[in-house]
Amino acid sequence: MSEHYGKVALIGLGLIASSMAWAMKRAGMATEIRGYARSAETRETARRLGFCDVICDSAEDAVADADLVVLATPVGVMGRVAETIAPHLKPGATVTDVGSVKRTVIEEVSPYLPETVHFVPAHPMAGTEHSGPDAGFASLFDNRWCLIVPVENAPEDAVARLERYWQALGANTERMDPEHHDLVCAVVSHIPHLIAYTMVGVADDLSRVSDQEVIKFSAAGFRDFTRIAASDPTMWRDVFLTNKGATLEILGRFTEELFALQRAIRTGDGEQLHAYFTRTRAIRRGILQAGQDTDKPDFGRIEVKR
Ligand SMILES: NC(=O)c1ccc[n+]([C@@H]2O[C@H](COP(=O)([O-])OP(=O)(O)OC[C@H]3O[C@@H](n4cnc5c(N)ncnc54)[C@H](O)[C@@H]3O)[C@@H](O)[C@H]2O)c1
Ligand SMILES: O=C(O)C(=O)C[C@]1(C(=O)O)C=C[C@@H](O)C=C1
Repeated sequence: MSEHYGKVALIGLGLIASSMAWAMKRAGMATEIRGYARSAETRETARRLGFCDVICDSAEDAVADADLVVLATPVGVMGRVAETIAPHLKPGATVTDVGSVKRTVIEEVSPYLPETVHFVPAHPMAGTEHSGPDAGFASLFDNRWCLIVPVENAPEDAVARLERYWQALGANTERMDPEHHDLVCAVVSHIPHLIAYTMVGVADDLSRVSDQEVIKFSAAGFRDFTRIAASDPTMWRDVFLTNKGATLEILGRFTEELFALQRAIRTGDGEQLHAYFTRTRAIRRGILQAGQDTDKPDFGRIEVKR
């Protein structure tokens, strides 16, 4: 049916897994999609929605005979899931994950996997603030990046096959090493989420003394900026606990910049504020080209760019 994988097992049936299943169905890619989630309610919803051919009541049943096994749970439980499924994996199968953090997932999953399977971690840079099996849709990955993070000594054909698989789901792929992945994601995804969550907390705190005015009058800026603060708390708790090093590093840089701006406001340094906003607006608009600018953005200086 396809050059990709015959039988695919999805472990965890939320936004990402259900979107993968819908995208596979759209592309006619798998002979059979089997799914498992920990909660009976999620499994029931998935059965009703019909994005899997079979919903199993155990992870072991889901992975038996699968050519591709996708770990699509919160990152904090992926090691335990790997331990559970390991004895039931088909020799020659590829195991992948979609976790937002890579170094810790590799460290926690790899030790359990038998040498007869290939582990090829991946991370689609696509999502929404919604979660659960009914949040998925087939076009989620269209024209978005999927980062492929091969472990040491991963066979080239297994890695290339997973790349072709993600491309068939609609994504563009790029390979990255785990440390660089975790630093890039801390900058472009993890810390922005932390700041959005914090801003909502601050607004809520203020609203108690101003009769809900902050919420009531929040216009597009607040709404756009804090959309991602509606994201799943379990997922984001696990991201920060498993990407401690990179998120603390970027948070440190962020607070330094914030303190500099705070000082500029306090001292009335309009020139500094204007210069800062001019520079960052230019970056945001993509005017500064990598390699051509002499005044690189701060994340250039901390070597997020190779
Ligand atoms: N949401 C995003 O924007 C996004 C984007 C890219 C990658 N990711 C990553 O993808 C993964 C899944 O995220 P999501 O948004 O689909 O989450 P989700 O909350 O929508 O779904 C998670 C699923 O995992 C299941 N689950 C939890 N613990 C389990 C266990 N022990 N065994 C089996 N199933 C279990 C839940 O029942 C649920 O079905 C996470 O690792 C996340 O970091 C998320
Ligand atoms: O668009 C959103 O709602 C997302 O939060 C998606 C987003 C991101 O930060 O870009 C969130 C986490 C992922 O690991 C990848 C993508």
